[in-house]
Formats: sequence, structure tokens, C-alpha cells
Amino acid sequence: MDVDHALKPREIDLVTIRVEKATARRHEAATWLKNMGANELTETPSEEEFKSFLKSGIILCNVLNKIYPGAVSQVVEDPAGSTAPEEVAALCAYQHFENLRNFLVAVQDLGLPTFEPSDLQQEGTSLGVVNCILALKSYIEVKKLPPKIHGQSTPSVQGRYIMRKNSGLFRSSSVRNSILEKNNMNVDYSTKSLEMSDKDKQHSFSSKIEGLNIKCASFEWQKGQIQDLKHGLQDLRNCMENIGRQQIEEIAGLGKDLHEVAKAALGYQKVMEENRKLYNQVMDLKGNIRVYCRVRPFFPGQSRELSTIGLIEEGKITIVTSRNGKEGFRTFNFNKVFSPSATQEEVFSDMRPLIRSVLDGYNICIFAYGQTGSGKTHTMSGPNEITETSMGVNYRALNDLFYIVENRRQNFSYEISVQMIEIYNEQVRDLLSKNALNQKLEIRSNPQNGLAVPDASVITVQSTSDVIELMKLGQTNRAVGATAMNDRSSRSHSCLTIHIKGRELASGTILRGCMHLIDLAGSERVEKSEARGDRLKEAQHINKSLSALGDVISSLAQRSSHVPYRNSKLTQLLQGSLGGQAKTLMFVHVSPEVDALGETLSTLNFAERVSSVELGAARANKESTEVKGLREEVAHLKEELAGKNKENEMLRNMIASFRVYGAGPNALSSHVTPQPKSTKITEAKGRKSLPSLKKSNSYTEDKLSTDSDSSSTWRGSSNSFNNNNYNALNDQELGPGLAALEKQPSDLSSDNSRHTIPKMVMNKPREKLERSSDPRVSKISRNHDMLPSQKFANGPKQTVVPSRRQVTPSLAMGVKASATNGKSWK
Ligand SMILES: Nc1ncnc2c1ncn2[C@@H]1O[C@H](COP(=O)(O)OP(=O)(O)OP(=O)(O)O)[C@@H](O)[C@H]1O
Repeated sequence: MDVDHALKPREIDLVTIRVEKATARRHEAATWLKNMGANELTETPSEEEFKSFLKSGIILCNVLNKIYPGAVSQVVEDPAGSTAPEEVAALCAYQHFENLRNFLVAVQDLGLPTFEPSDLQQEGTSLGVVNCILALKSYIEVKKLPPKIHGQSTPSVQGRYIMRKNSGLFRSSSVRNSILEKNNMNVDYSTKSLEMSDKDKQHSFSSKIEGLNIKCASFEWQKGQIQDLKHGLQDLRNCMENIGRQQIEEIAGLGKDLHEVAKAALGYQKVMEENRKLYNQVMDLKGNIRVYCRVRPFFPGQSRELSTIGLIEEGKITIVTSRNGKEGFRTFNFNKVFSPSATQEEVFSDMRPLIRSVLDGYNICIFAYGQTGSGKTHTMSGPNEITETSMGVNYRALNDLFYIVENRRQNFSYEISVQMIEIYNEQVRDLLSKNALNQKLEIRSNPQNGLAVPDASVITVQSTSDVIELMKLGQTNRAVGATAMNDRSSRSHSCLTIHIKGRELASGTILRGCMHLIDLAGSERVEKSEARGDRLKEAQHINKSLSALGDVISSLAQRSSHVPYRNSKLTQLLQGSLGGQAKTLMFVHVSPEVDALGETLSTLNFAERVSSVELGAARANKESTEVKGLREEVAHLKEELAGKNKENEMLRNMIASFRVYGAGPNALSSHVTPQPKSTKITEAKGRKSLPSLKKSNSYTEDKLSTDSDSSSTWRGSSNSFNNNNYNALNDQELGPGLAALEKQPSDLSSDNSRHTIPKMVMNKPREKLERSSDPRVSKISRNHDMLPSQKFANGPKQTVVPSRRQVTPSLAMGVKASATNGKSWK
């Protein structure tokens, strides 16, 4: 038997056992046949040898005839003498057929197991033949009958037995018919004989005993077979148990392997995750704008077969660009790509760390870009019906921020405030104001206190629900516009800004961060949307602002020295996030439909461009208390210095005016009161702390207010002086020269005689004035050195004279003081 080399060890064991057993039984059968006279057989024949010896059936028939002579009445011998090969082959076949058939019939009549003649063919197996021979052997052993020599047995007894068996096979054979005929004759004969004599009765009885003996022998043989089977079964059971044990061990081993593989896979995933984090960190360090791409699913009822979206991997998306039967693909790389099946939670969890950094003092900007209907609002806010699972980035971000604020309560105190604006047709509106539609707000390119739109309402919030209420108010304000202007909800850029000011309780360090969450209006092709009237105007504004965004991105990508932020309100709003040290994330959205292919490709091209923009590493807006103190002190000093400069300017201008009006320098004495000799600024130079600075201010304020007759008008520092105070002063109080100064440059330009010299003076640096050939100018310049306010200020010399409008408040203050004091400053 061929052993399959691919078999496993336990299977090989089993097969080996079977082969060994079969071989042993074959050898046993061969040995017995040899003992029964088949001398041509070896005792240990191979399977093939065994079959070839028995194939003709001669050996089998002869052995059976030795046991029961005449059991096979006619044994067809070898076709000796035939020469023609075809004749030999035919005789062999006949011999094989006849002998085997006769043998099998006889064996079956004995109640012994038979086999198929084909078992002795080349492709057959000798197992059945061996079983049959060994059964015959057992049968004889049980019967303990010595094998009889041919011709010595009693054919009638055997014949009767054979007849009684009367099997179907036997009945169907022509050879058997002839045997039957013979035996019937025997039966008839014996019956007649029984009727005739007691001898026959005895004979009949002995034949019954014989029959019983045969049955007994058969029973014994079967018992032996059952024993054999039991042993075989036991062997099999042991073998199965072994196999079972081996399998359990193997399964345990496989489990271990699987565990290892799972661990390795997890490790691989971790490494991949780590790689992505590192990649993002590198991007952070380089300050690249992060770009996440999200694909909208098909709408219900749309066919999913025609999609432009090919393969989506971790950070790659392949678009099928096949057109007119030509197959094409384009792959785009981004920081992350979300497939249509990505949930809101999955999308948010990836950007969570970015959002959290706003609490550490970073400026964050997240904006959603994409074609109309591609899912921007879905990502930023969610669908119309907002549930816990469907809520968008805005709500999740706020939830997260308030959650962390709560967790950090022991170490930090945070103030969170919110602004919500929209840019509609290039006008900025405050969505949290009742008067949203009528407002036109300005955007500052250098935000003060982080407010790019300082005039928009800033509302302090304590919880997410506060913000949700505000967002609802904002939406209502947009909705007001929608009824008035026909569904403009997606026709404007909306921006929710969250301002965060945190103070570290232990160190007093201040952190300021702000987060813009921007849902841009959808880009669309005007001709495709067939927009008319207001819609056309809106579309043009949107496209203009998005194209301005494209220009800004191009300039940034090319590192141009000039970036055209001022070309649209949108780019002005985004300036701090695109050009500053902010962390910026763009969500680019695409639709999967084939008819959106053009927009999808242009959107992704733009997005790839955006991802190449390096902003420089983001910086946290952190201020330690010391820095904060120093910064405030510097600011105060600057203010004070500016005040003093304004005074200088005022006096200089006064001199100029007096000269214009023909009054000599002495005339000043009736208007200008010298400031009390003060060392306040000198002190301030060496000051370290804010309180002393304040003291200095208050001293000046106090002095001014006690010197003043109308203290209510003048009370307060120069810093707090505003246009209203200034406007409250009338010409009488200011004097003719100052009243002239109050006029706008345009007013002055119409009065040549009065403004010629002041204008010259104002626009020239001091050195130039000193070198001037104009005697009036040089006089002013010399006088300028003697101004008491400059001595008082003891600050750095001014080389550029500030403009007239800048000096007016301090000028007014100085004049008021001089007018009431009445002393000369000379
Ligand atoms: N990821 C998504 N899963 C399920 N539905 C989505 C998804 N993205 C978008 N949609 C649905 O697609 C439709 C259009 O989405 P959405 O309004 O967010 O697009 P938009 O880009 O904001 O459009 P517009 O620019 O016109 O405002 C909505 O009905 C939205 O619910």
C-alpha cells in the first residue's frame, strides 16, 4: 500500500498499523495455504505475489477440495499446450472465472465470508481474500477435522449441506445447477433410503449432528472474528485516543501560535499607529496643514455600482477616472481617508488630540471644504436630527473640552467664550446678535486678544448646553436670512469660534487658545447649478472667496513673499490659521457619484495642494506670570511714553500754531502750564512691578485732577481718554490754535495759511528739522528740545513726529492743565 508522504504523523501511525496487520494476516494465509499443499507459494509473499498466485483460483479450489473433496467438482487447470497468445489469455480468463466462481459458491455454502473475483485483479486488494482463507483455516481448526485426501470424503453429506444452504448466488449459477442436479439425486436417494431403513435414520441423525457441528464451527469462527474485531476496535480506540490527545496538543499549539500571530498583528497595528502618530508629529513640527478626506455614502435609492471611488486605504484614496470607455485611476495621499461607512465617532476620535490642544494654548482651525452636498455640514454639525451617535465635530469637540476642563479643575481655571459669525456675500455678520442681518463687521488681520472679529458678540459659556443654545440662536439667525433670501444656509461660510483662557493655578501661567470650526459654503459650477439672480450672486461670491482661498494656498505652498489674504473676507478670517502658528486641519469632502467626478478631482487636487503647505511649528500662547507682568509693564510704559510724546507733539504744534498766528513763544505762557517736575517716568524705568507703575499713573492723574477746575472732564489717565472726552472740549476751552488742530487734515488742507508749517513739521524727523533751512522750522526744532514735557518724560528722543490725529487726546489734556494752572513752563 502506498503511504501518502503528505500524511501527518498520527495518520501515518494508523496506516502503518493497518498495513502491518494486513501483511501479517496475508503471511498467515499464505503459510496455511502452503501447508495445505500449495507449494508454489512463499510464506511471506508481497501483496502482488499473493494475488498473482491465487488469481487462477486453482490453489484455492485445490485446497478446498482437500478439505471437502468434490466441493469444486471441476478445477480448470492451466492451459498447457496452447501456443497462440490470444488463446492463452482467453483460457486464463475462463479459468479465473470458472475456478473462482466455483470456489466462492462452495465457500459461501459453508457460511464463510467470500470476496469479489476482482479483488485478485491488479487494482484489487487481497484483504477480502485473506479473510476468506483465514476463515476457512479457522473453520477447519474449530472442526478439528484433518484435511481429507481427495477421494476419501463422503460427497453425499457435503452435497446435502451445500444444497441446504441454497443461496441466491448458488441458484443463479449454471455450474451450481449441475451440482444441484447431482445433489438432488443424492437427496432423492437418501430420502428413499431413510424410508427404507434405520440405518438411514442413523445416517440422517449423524448428518444433522454434522450440520450442527458446522454451525458450531461457524459460530466459533464468528466468535473468533468478533474477538478479532474487538481487538481491532480496541486498537482503533487507542489509536483514536492517541489522535485525540495529539489533536488537543496540536490545537493548544495552534492556539498558542494564533495568540502569537494575534499579538504580532496587534503589535503591527500599534507600530502602524505609532508610525502614523510620528508622521503626524513630523507634520506638526513642519507645521503642515493636516488634510483628512471623507467620502459621502450614496443616498438611499442610488445605485452603488457607478462610483468614482476606487480603493480607500489608511491615507490613500484612488479615484476611478474612466471616461468614454478608457480606464484610468488617480491616487491622492492625505493624513487620513474616511470611507463612506466611517462613523461620526471614528471621524472625531482621530482629531480628538488636536482639539484638546486648544486647552494647552494652541490655536486650532478646522474647516470643511467640498462640493455642495458632499457632507461638510454633516461632518461639522451632523444631520438635521442630532442624536448622540450622529452629532458632528462641533458638538463632540465642545463636549470634550468641557469634560477636560472639569477634569483639570484642580489645576487650571478656564474661561470659555464663543463667537459665531457667517460670511455671506462678502459681508461678515454676527450670528449671535439680534441685529445680525444689518451688521457688517470687520475682520482684523492682527487680532486683539485673539479676536479676529472683535465687534462680534463674545458670549461666555459654562457648558456644552450653553453652546448648543447659542448655536441654535445662530442657526435661527441664519434661518431668518434663509426666508428672506431663499435657502442660503449653505450659501454662506459659517464660523464657530471658541475662545479659551486658562490659568494654571500653581504658577499663574496664562494660556490662551482659540478654535475656529468653519463650515465653508459648497463650491459649485455656476453653469451647472443654473443659478440666477440672488443665487447667482451668492455663487459668484462663494466661488470668488474659495478661489481667493486657492490663491492663498498656492502662495503659501510656493512660499511667496506676498500672500493675498486681503482678497476675501474668508482668507482674512483664516489668515491667523493659515499663516500663523495655528494647528490647522482641513476636512475635504467628496461625493461618490460619477457625475461629480470633475468636482471630485478638482477638490482633491486642491486638497493635496493644501496638505503641502507648511505653516511652521504651532506655538502655544503661554504666558508665565513674570512674562505677563513684564509684558504689562512694557505696555504701560509704552502707553505712558506715547502720552508724553503726544504732549510733546501738542506743544510743538502749539508753538507752530502760535507762530502761524503771529504770537511769540511767550504767548504760550498763558496757555501752557509746565508739568510738575516729576521723577515718575525716571522711576518707572527702574520699576519691576506693576503696582508702582500704577502708582505713578495715579500720581499724574491725581495731580492733573487737583490742578483742574473741571475735574470731571479730565479725570482719568491719558489711556482712558477717548474721542468722546475729546469731542466734549469746545474751541473756547482749547483755544484757537487747538481748535484748528482738532480739524481733520482734509479740513486743514483747505486753509493753506494755517497749516503749512505744522504739516511740514509733522512729516519730518527731528534731525531733518534741525538741518532745515527754514528759520521757522529750526526755531521749532530748537524749542522742541526745551519742551518741559520731554524733560518730564525723560524717555527716548523721538525721531518721527506722530500724526496729528494721534496726539489730540493728550494734547487736549495738556492744554487743559495749562489753562487752569496759568503758570509759565519756561
Ligand atoms: N457621512 C455621511 N453619512 C450619511 N449621510 C451623509 C453623510 N455625509 C452627508 N450626508 C448626507 O448628505 C446630504 C448632504 O450633506 P451636507 O448637507 O452635509 O452637505 P454639504 O457639503 O454641507 O452641502 P452644502 O455645501 O450645500 O451645505 C445630507 O442629507 C447629509 O445628511
